[in-house]
Amino acid sequence: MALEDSAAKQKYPKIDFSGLDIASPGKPRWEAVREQVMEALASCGFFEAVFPQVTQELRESLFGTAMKELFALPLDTKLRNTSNKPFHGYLGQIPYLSYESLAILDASLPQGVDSFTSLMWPGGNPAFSEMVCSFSKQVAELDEIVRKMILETLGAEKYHKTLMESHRFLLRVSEYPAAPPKQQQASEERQQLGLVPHRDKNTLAIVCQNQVDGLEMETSDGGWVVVTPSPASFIVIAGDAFRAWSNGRVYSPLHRIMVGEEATRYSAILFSIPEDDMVIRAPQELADDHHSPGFKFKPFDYGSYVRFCVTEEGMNASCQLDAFCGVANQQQV
Ligand SMILES: O=C(O)CCC(=O)C(=O)O
Ligand SMILES: [Fe+2]
Repeated sequence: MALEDSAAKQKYPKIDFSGLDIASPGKPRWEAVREQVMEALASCGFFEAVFPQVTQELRESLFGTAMKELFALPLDTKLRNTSNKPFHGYLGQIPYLSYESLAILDASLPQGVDSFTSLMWPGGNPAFSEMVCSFSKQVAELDEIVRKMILETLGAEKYHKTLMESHRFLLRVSEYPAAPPKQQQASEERQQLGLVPHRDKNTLAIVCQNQVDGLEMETSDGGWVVVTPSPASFIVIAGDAFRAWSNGRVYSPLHRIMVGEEATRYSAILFSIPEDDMVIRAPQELADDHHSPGFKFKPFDYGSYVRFCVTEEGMNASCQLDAFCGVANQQQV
């Protein structure tokens, strides 16, 4: 099959979700896909999801019109996208990064998108709001399918609804301008860093791009693999909150963005983010019988973890989650 052939060449899992929705549990295909999802998130923490349920038309209007219009706004306007929480507002103007990004909280709810839109366009921009909201809602369905599949596999599906209720969706839209041409250099040197290597702190991230590659994932031997999603695909990445909640059954991979000199890259990433006061604690069902005390991480509230990540100690940690709450670590939380 074509999907399997290209997956073999890609060196990372590619999973076909076509035709599946959140009402599909129990169908034979749901179970087959669920097995692949668990295997992918356990082994490398990410996979390519073929999800044509989000139409090509919607993707084209997002990347072809809306994002260009948004990033063309004056810097002063974009800087209105602020928040008292880390990673919830404008990011950019960092000298060594070819990167600018805006955050839309509650992007799958009309009032969430509207409050962002009215900051950017005080006169209103209903076309932008409708498009972003409908895109986020459709991608949120993939997020829910993946989370439900993982919980089912872990025998922890009774927590699914409560977990969904204690998360919010944030859509981060990012522009990575093409690197200035440097013809004399080898191709790797013609790339510029778009985003430094990091692990996502939240539960899941679902990345959609404008067919300009640049997302790279760390491989088991410490190298990088460039992900090259098809036009109907998304990249699903697990974050630290999911790693901790699943008692390490799900892995949260290191990734970065490299920018080439051919074209500007745009991405839209839907993050599922625990509420700040949510206590991330793996359920008893996931205790590890073979090792005492059975849990790899001490329980913590999500907001404290994110605040730790932006301290000097957090920024210097090779693995922030282990440093903050790994049971082998003596730090008090
Ligand atoms: O732009 C992307 O493709 C992903 C960026 C990313 O990793 C992030 O914003 O956390
Ligand atoms: Fe990320």
